[in-house]
Amino acid sequence: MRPESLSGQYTDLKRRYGNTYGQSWDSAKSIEYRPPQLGGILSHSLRKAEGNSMQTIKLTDGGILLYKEAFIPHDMADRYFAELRDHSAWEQKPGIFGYLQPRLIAAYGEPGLVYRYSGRDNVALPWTPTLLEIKQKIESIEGQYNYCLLNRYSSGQDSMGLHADDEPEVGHIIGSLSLGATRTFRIKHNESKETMNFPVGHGTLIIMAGTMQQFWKHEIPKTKRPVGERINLTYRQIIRE
Ligand SMILES: O=C(O)CCC(=O)C(=O)O
Ligand SMILES: [Fe+2]
Repeated sequence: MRPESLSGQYTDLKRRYGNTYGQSWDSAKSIEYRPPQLGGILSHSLRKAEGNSMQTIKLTDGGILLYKEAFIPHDMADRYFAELRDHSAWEQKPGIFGYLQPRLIAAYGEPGLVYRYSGRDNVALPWTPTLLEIKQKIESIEGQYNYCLLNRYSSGQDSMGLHADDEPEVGHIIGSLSLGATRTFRIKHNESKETMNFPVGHGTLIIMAGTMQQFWKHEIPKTKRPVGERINLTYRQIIRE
């Protein structure tokens, strides 16, 4: 539920930008909306996403965020969650300053693909049938992917710090599916610090597109709420060197 204090602002946003904003998110600051420079690919994405009843959030400076709270039906999400939890090659890896990352990861994709982030190489293991099935479902909405990074957050103390997936070898469309406990996906504009929170629950799909990685960062903050385990899959297109 949106906090009451935001409802005036929300009404104002709706009046200004119409119904592209759903009620599943809230905005901590007012939004300075400037029309993005929509190229062919983007306007195509938006039409396709709207046809699939994804919420389309047009962000400042040309970022696009597509959102659907229950993209994967509950029973299917249960199956995916159990399968990925029990059969993925989970590892805890060091981050930039040598500390272990506060979550587990696994990486799958086309043979030989390597995605380097935070100074570490993440070599893809071969696709599994489940990961390919999910990939197809996301590609039917938007994007083409050859790599999937899985993150597993075992409690509210596991998290992912504010970052952008802006490495030169990664495509600008990233499909992100959440399974398990509901957490907050928070985005923040690099300059204005404008912030939005999206609840990401069992079966929620977010697609980040447009210039989002250039002008915005995102994070999964820690929470003191007692939350269960969550698995997130980010599908990406890695350009081979
Ligand atoms: O867990 C999430 O929803 C975010 C994952 C993420 O941002 C990433 O893997 O780059
Ligand atoms: Fe990310």
